[in-house]
Amino acid sequence: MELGWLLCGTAVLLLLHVLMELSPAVNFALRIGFYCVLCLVSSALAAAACLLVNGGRTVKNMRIIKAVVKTFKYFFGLRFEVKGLENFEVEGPAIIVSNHQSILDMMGLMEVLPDNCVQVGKKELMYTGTVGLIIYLGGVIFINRKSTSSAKMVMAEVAKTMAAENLKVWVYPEGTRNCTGDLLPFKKGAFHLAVQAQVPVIPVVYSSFTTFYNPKTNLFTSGKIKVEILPPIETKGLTSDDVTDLTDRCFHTMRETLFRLSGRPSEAKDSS
Ligand SMILES: CCCCCCCCCCCCCCCCC(=O)SCCNC(=O)CCNC(=O)[C@H](O)C(C)(C)COP(=O)(O)OP(=O)(O)OC[C@H]1O[C@@H](n2cnc3c(N)ncnc32)[C@H](O)[C@@H]1OP(=O)(O)O
Ligand SMILES: CCCCCCCC/C=C\CCCCCCCC(=O)OC[C@@H](O)COP(=O)(O)O
Repeated sequence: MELGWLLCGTAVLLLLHVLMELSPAVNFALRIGFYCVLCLVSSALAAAACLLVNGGRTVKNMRIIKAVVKTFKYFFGLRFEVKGLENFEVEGPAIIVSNHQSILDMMGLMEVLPDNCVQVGKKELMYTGTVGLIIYLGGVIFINRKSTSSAKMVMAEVAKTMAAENLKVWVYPEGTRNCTGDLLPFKKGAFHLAVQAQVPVIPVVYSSFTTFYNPKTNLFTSGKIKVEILPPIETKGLTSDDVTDLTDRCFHTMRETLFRLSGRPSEAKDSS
């Protein structure tokens, strides 16, 4: 009986292996499927640990989530080369902005996440089962992207509590995933938040995933991701009138860095 199960299991694994070798679509679906299952299962286990250790929703849970997610890269043959971690060592709160390419970004996020840092996420993430639960427990700030006024209200509230709770807030200013090797125009919420709270903006740039990950061509192999944490941009004394300039400055700095890290010739001056 046990031998039967063993043979059956081996046959299924062999079949999957052959299918993955033959078809990029099967390879992609299985690897992404495995990533989702890994996230769902790890989230359930991590949620139990968070509740036992910290009792509920708190940024302290991010330490547990980070420890778990940092192991994921080994399953997918991903390597991170990180530079500039010292730039996170600012006194007090800050806004961290980074490029957002894929659901795989959570691995890169957790690779460098500083203490006391929460992310801004779309409210739909709350409804992703155990992943939603762990994101809630980690203290993620949920916004409704379909309602600018309610998103602005949430951001204004965050600006007030950041100093009191010594929080860093991680925002993806593109507002959505974009895996083209370039940046989408930045939304201004993160920069309004930085100016309202008078805290620095720290840009973080991840090199393009396009050499090892492309959902359009079903590409998902192992690969190296370069991460650079850039020097903080000060906002002391800036007012809401300066937000557009601040957004543009940050966008151009990050775009040039993205191209440099991805080995792509800089076009930042020609098209914006
Ligand atoms: C253990 C295992 C675990 C496994 C799982 C791992 C889990 C790990 C946990 C980590 C979770 C991470 C979660 C990541 C989530 C990622 C996302 O969800 S990304 C998508 C959501 N995020 C964002 O959208 C953020 C970026 N967007 C913005 O900042 C936007 O500006 C906005 C606040 C959402 C508003 O957007 P929109 O309505 O499109 O408006 P804009 O074009 O930006 O602005 C319109 C107008 O309003 C002005 N304005 C904007 N914000 C403000 C403000 N705060 N105060 C005042 N005015 C504001 C802006 O200037 C524009 O006016 P203008 O005249 O054109 O200038
Ligand atoms: C009972 C419900 C079950 C639902 C099952 C859902 C399965 C989801 C499982 C695993 C997914 C792991 C995701 C990790 C967190 C990813 C956060 C993220 O990257 O969100 C995307 C968001 O930034 C931008 O969204 P869009 O590009 O605008 O779209």
